Amino acid sequence: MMDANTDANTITEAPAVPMPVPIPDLPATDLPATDDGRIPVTLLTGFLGAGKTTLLNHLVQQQEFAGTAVLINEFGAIGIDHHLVQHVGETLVLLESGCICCAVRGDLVAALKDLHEKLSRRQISAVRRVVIETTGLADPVPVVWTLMEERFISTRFRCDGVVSVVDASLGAAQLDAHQEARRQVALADRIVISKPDLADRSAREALEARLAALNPSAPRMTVSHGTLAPDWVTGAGIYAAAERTSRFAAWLGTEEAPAARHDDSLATFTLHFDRPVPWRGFCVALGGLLNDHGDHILRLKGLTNVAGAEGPVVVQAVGRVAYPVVRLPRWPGHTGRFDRGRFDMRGRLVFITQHLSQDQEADIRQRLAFLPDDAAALRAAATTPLLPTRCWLGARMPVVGRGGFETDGWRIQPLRLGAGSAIPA
Ligand SMILES: Nc1nc2c(ncn2[C@@H]2O[C@H](COP(=O)(O)OP(=O)(O)OP(=O)(O)O)[C@@H](O)[C@H]2O)c(=O)[nH]1
Repeated sequence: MMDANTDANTITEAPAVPMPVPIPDLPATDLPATDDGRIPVTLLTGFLGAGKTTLLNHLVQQQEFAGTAVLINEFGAIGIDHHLVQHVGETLVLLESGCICCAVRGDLVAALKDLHEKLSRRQISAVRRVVIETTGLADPVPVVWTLMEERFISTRFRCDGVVSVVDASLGAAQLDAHQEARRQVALADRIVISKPDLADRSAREALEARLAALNPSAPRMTVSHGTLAPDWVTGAGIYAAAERTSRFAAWLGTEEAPAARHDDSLATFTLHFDRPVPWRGFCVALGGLLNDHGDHILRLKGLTNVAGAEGPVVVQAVGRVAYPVVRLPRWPGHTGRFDRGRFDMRGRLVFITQHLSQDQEADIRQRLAFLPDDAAALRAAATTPLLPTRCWLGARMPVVGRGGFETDGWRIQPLRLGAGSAIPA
């Protein structure tokens, strides 16, 4: 049985100070980023789970994105996405705990000022571009407004465009249900349609029509697993200085910086697991939860400490859809054999929910606090054919046996053959 220490968090909580990730000691240079000297900023937006981090991960590994500073904002209490970005240019700042369009907007300004200061002092090498990945619930309007209207920022950075990622299979329903999703599309300069493999042709065509109606001027590109040509997202540049305010004032219907408001029904909470979990029990419990409460779970993501595994296992789900797990070679902060224990190896699961009742949340906490062992989980899985996490069960993962020993993928159990012998349960 496992204990899940819980730590509730809602969107009304005060934002945390941004956590700068250590910046490598690289030589400073004087290369100008753009013609007018201002550094272009790409705003990467899109609804929860649309595929923003996947796209970012691909882009920052391209030569064209060398010298890119990445700012990631997450809505849950614990940032996960920044652990998934394999190779960022030189600087990565996590704007944690809150949504960039409301609570964290001041932190965004502070982070960009900090970046500029480090550049001026030549503490970091030239930054040619900034990419801001917003939370899936962010309204991009106030963020773009901040980039364009905050005096210090707008004289040093320029908004190079809003790229909005839309999920080919879930996008239409998200556009129907969430104002934020519609605003992300409506404001986009480029629309990336992700996960074409998960939608059939008619669904893709219906989504295209919907996107065209919401934003007829933005070019659209369908992309598998984020493999987009970098030049397609750069230089969207519709926000030329001359037209910026009038364009926005018209769109917003006001000259004032807009206050972003989320639906009160949205909430987030995080569960911590103090001890490693039995993988199969964890899969079956989470699959059951997605089955029962998936309508209210907008997004689920986490790092899991699996019994017997060296590094963490990344789990993700959007609604009832569980995505294939990813095994990371080591825990964030773990740099070598000898620092074991000096970094946080607790499992953490972040839920972003809508209209989830207190009883339902309590049910989630309860079921994750008491996980079945591997053997019991496999028996349960056999009687639940539509388990959303079934694909997780196929992942090569250590098996924790009773009286046997652990191995990757196989359970080796000592068997005594002969009269009276029994196969252990
Ligand atoms: N099948 C399929 N899965 C994809 C594709 N692109 C991304 N995914 C998966 O979709 C899941 C969510 O992708 P992310 O990149 O984390 O989405 P996100 O928009 O950054 O998510 P949030 O930060 O939570 O809003 C991950 O498991 C990806 O591997 C694709 O083209 N096809």
